[in-house]
Amino acid sequence: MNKEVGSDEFTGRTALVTGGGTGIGRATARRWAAGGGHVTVLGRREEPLRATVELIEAAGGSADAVACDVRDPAAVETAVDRAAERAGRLDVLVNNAAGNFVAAGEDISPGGWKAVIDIVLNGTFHCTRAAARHMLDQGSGSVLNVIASYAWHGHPGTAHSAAAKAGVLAMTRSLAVEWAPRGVRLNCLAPGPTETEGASAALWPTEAARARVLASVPAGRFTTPEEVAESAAFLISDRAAYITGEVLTVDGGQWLGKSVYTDERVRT
Ligand SMILES: CCCCCCC/C=C/C(=O)SCCNC(=O)CCNC(=O)[C@H](O)C(C)(C)COP(=O)(O)OP(=O)(O)OC[C@H]1O[C@@H](n2cnc3c(N)ncnc32)[C@H](O)[C@@H]1OP(=O)(O)O
Ligand SMILES: NC(=O)C1=CN([C@@H]2O[C@H](COP(=O)(O)OP(=O)(O)OC[C@H]3O[C@@H](n4cnc5c(N)ncnc54)[C@H](OP(=O)(O)O)[C@@H]3O)[C@@H](O)[C@H]2O)C=CC1
Repeated sequence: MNKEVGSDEFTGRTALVTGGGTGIGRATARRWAAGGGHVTVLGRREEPLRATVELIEAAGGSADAVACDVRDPAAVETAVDRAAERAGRLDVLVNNAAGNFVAAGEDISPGGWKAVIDIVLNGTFHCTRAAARHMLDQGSGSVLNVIASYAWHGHPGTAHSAAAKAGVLAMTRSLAVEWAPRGVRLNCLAPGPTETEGASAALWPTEAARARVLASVPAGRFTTPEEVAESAAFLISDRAAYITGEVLTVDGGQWLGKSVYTDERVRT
């Protein structure tokens, strides 16, 4: 077992990570498994899911995979029930699956709008509803929804994704209050620009685009899936037991914006 980041804090517990075959989802699944927990990774393509499972097992962890499209509520219910039944319980759900592309508002087709809203907002609801039925029965559970800061400040070029993430944030806060008396917490994590294949292809496909994104981050660097996963691990752990309905932003100060002044002591 890889003990360098792990402890045994997730031993005996089970998590489901959507979009667990790539990027932030894969790193979060690996972090959970390094803490001793069992993880099921879910996504549409079997090959990347299998690769995540192999990485976890090679490090001595425990994982399995289920192929499923989060837009299909019946398939989601079957997949979530399978994950819960295999482990006898479901402690954590990480809603990380997403779809995105850059387009001017007037160029987003109805089908493009629907695809992103269906994956991000409706898919998150389907997974949350299916998982919560197990968690509410158990009287405990933690749901982490991966959003983006444009859920509250908006973002030209990704109106569909911003609208969907805003919906996820409102849903998180609503259900956090509804389910707090029954032991189920829900929080959001808002990463900043993170080097993943999916985001690079969808959002900064050229060197020039990448440089513009980088220039918007006061910390002066992209983050990594592993760094984001460390914050995810905190929010889903018992160390965050009194935190619900919150958003943790992990973006190197990006959404706060950069200084407009030229004095070198305050210039960013
Ligand atoms: C700049 C700094 C910002 C930092 C914050 C960033 C915050 C968020 C980041 C992310 O979310 S990164 C995650 C990125 N990962 C992915 O997007 C991976 C998964 N992506 C997909 O599955 C696809 O891209 C998808 C389009 C979202 C969905 O795939 P699906 O197979 O269901 O769709 P299609 O059948 O291919 O198309 C449906 C619909 O969408 C239209 N469309 C697809 N791509 C584009 C595009 N590039 N531009 C315009 N329109 C597009 C497509 O034409 C279809 O519409 P209709 O033709 O049917 O109307
Ligand atoms: N990278 C970044 O800069 C940022 C990312 N985020 C958020 O972080 C999360 C992870 O992003 P990132 O790792 O970069 O992106 P990836 O593209 O690597 O991950 C997206 C994952 O979602 C899965 N997925 C997409 N559509 C579906 C679907 N319909 N059903 C099931 N699974 C699906 C994909 O697998 P498959 O295609 O096999 O289904 C893939 O594993 C997302 O929620 C994203 O919005 C937020 C801010 C910044």
